[in-house]
Amino acid sequence: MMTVLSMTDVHKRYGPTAALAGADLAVHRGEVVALLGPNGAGKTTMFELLLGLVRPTSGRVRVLGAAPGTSRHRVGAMLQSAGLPEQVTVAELVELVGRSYPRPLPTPQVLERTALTDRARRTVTALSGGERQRLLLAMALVGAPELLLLDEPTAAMDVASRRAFWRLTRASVAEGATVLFATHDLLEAEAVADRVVVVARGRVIADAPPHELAEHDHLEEVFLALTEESPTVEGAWP
Ligand SMILES: Nc1ncnc2c1ncn2[C@@H]1O[C@H](COP(=O)(O)OP(=O)(O)OP(=O)(O)O)[C@@H](O)[C@H]1O
Repeated sequence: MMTVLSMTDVHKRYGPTAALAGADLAVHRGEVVALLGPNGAGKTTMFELLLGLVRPTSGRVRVLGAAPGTSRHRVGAMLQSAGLPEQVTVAELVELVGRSYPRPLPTPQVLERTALTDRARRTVTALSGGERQRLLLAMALVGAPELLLLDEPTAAMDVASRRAFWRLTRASVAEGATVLFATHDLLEAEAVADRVVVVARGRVIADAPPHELAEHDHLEEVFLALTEESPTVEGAWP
């Protein structure tokens, strides 16, 4: 089993705030892993560390066998904070991002896959929230990456777009990609993830296939019980 990314006892402090406080995580090739956790749990910080945008205060982070940020052409990402140039068209932007990868997919193919073909000549300002998310996905996919890091990728999407999104992401997985994504939607995590990782207070407090986590209860009950201010649940899961 090839480890695509790993975090070992990772701490990240911002002054008095511990965004991560001893996070451990390993994701293997071909897995689709959901990161769940309450607001402020540390999920976005994990993505920023994995992309090499911030450095850990302590601990070890590896991505595709190297330090984060060094294999950028093999990683595709969707970040919540992603700013987009407003006066550029959808097609231009996807083309531009593709050029920074060694073997990009043809832009028309990516637009087709993300249902953006008829929006190709629109500028970013003229897109709806869901279309903007699809554009971010197109930008994440155009480089045919081995690893997709997706921070709340379906947040602004309607039901049909969500389904299309996951069909597409699954197709990338079938071609060998690995996916780590954050979501607040427990049903989504249950439906699409091979493994659910629950983060709270900067640590991973549960890590199991969704059916194991929710064996006896509804996943929402398990999630609330785990993420409550109780340290005793630690170690309760493999
Ligand atoms: N640049 C920063 N400066 C100071 N504090 C930060 C910074 N980035 C994150 N934090 C803090 O670190 C903690 C973890 O934040 P993070 O954004 O990783 O959480 P999250 O799990 O992604 O939350 P959400 O579900 O709300 O997106 C929070 O308390 C946050 O306020």
